[in-house]
Amino acid sequence: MTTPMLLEEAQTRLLALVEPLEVEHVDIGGALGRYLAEPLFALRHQPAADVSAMDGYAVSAGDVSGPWRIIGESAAGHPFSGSLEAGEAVRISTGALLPAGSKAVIVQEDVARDRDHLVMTGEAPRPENRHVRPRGMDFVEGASVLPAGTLIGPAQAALAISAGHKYLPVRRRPRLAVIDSGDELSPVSQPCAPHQIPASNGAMLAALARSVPIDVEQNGPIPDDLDALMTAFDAAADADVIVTSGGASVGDHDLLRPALEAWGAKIEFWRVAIKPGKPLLIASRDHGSRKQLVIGLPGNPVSSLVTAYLFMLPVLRAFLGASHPLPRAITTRLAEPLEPTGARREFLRGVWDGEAVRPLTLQDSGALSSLAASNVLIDRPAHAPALVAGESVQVFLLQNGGYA
Ligand SMILES: Nc1nc2c(c(=O)[nH]1)N[C@H]1C(S)=C(S)[C@@H](COP(=O)(O)OP(=O)(O)OC[C@H]3O[C@@H](n4cnc5c(N)ncnc54)[C@H](O)[C@@H]3O)O[C@H]1N2
Ligand code: MOO
Repeated sequence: MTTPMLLEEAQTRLLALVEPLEVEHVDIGGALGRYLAEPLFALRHQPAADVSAMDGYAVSAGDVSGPWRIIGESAAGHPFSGSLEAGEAVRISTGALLPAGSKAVIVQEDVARDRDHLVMTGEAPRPENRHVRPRGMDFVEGASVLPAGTLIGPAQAALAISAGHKYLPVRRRPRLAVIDSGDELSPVSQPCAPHQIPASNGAMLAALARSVPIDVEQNGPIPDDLDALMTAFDAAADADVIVTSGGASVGDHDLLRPALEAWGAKIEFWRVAIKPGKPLLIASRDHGSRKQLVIGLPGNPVSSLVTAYLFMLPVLRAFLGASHPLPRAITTRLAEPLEPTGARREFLRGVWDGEAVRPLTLQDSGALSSLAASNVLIDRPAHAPALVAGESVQVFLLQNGGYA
């Protein structure tokens, strides 16, 4: 039997098998959660002209101490059409165009107005307090505003709209098939006998996958039977990624590997030196001009979730063209001590309160209660010494698919 692979090597080898999916142009709302397939260039200046950053009075360039005569108004969306001479001011609102001849705005708190007469009551504005947003302050036409591979979230969507875009180039949504298998599994809709357990992994994995924009089909539970598994693979033949749960280990009824081989898939690698999650299996199959990937997750529920987090989500992000598909850890400190680790890198369930992380007591890879109570995975290297409270550890945030 081969030695389990290090996590980094397994992730690198898996991601090297991914070819980003075809590019499509979709409206900006439909691009949310996907990644830009090409760099985005501004189609306009922002702001398109000098505008006021405050409510107050626009005054002429060389005359920032007053007094002034108010000759009109520039409101947001309704610019003043004339130009300013020395001694003249225009009432101006935040976001309104600066009139011709003006280079500064006096905030209204610093002046006193009597009909069309205006006098300074505060300090004359220093140059840095002119309260003007110059043309092109945010970006200029033709500038690259977002690089390829950027995740489109609320701010990126707003920037794209501001830059004059209606559609964005993104990769099509990956098609994911989730298959869980095992004779002991009872379907969610049916009563569960004592020799059975409810098939919870399929729903859990589909839910985790939905933190990325994908189309997901769930099939199972499938019995421990070669033909039944191959029929399930056939039903998923058009998926970009097939994720299975269970049957990945060494037991007599662990049929994933033979079923994949019989189906014509190539086993890329098997077993990774992580706890939980050791029996992870990766396979590929040529499907037309594309490579279809199979990620065989271990059946233990926590092992399934941890390996889906470390392998399935990065693969989905890579299919979508993410520049950084792997999850990123943050550093925090321990609220309680930790035991030394063994030969496998460990991912412990913990609760992080923003200041410190508390490892949960029950760390069995079948324990959904502590998985559901956790919000982070504490990353412990292999052969690491015991740690005392207060020492630094790396944690991966679990909510919303984590931070990638
Ligand atoms: N002799 C050895 N035995 C085991 C090894 C090993 O190296 N040598 N590895 C262990 C490790 S580590 C894991 S993890 C498990 C994973 O094995 P499988 O992927 O073959 O998973 P199953 O045996 O099918 O199931 C394990 C466990 O999880 C429950 N399960 C499975 N599917 C679901 C589901 N859809 N929903 C909820 N729960 C599920 C299943 O009932 C079992 O209790 O192997 C160890 N054994
Ligand atoms: O390493 Mo297995 O994945 O115990 O749970």
